[in-house]
Amino acid sequence: MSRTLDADAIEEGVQALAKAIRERVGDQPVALVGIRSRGDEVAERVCRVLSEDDADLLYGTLDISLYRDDYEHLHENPQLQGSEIDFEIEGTHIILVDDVLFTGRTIRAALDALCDYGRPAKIELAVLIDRGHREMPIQPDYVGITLETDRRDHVYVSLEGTDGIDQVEVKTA
Ligand SMILES: O=P(O)(O)OC[C@H]1O[C@H](OP(=O)(O)OP(=O)(O)O)[C@H](O)[C@@H]1O
Ligand SMILES: O=c1cc[nH]c(=O)[nH]1
Repeated sequence: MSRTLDADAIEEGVQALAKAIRERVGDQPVALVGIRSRGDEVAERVCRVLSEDDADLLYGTLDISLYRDDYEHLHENPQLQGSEIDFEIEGTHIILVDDVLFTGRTIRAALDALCDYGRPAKIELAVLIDRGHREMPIQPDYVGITLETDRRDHVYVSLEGTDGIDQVEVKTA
């Protein structure tokens, strides 16, 4: 069995993220750092919405492959895309962005990867989808869509720029 969310639901999620960030951050400078893959595309979309208000924004991408705690994943997905952080991390307010938050292990790795660049003033977390079932004490500051799922379900996110289509499929085990 599976259920799907369409492009309109994804767009609503992106708009909800941008609205929540705008409300909390105001006109303070902030850097959105998207986790590859797909977190970068979500961050890009949120940046596009926020830049309509002339927000003081920086954008970067983070490849956390070498910081993961499951090395089998690297064998299955050996392509390293690399990180692109072309601004000073030291003292910067960073919002990490990912497509799905599940166990929290990706974010644990992202925090390690990011802190290798320096000491940010603050790091917050924005996710397009929170599907629950954390295995680490990590919670999002900004959520686009909250999905009730079973621990054994799989949430497949496809995004136009990465996969050619905007769609979320929740496959039950
Ligand atoms: O909270 P977690 O349990 O870490 O799960 C969330 C992560 O899982 C997915 O990435 P995945 O590991 O499938 O790699 P991908 O980015 O290469 O698709 C997704 O993009 C999140 O980054
Ligand atoms: O269901 C899941 C689990 C990990 N990562 C995803 O993107 N979906």
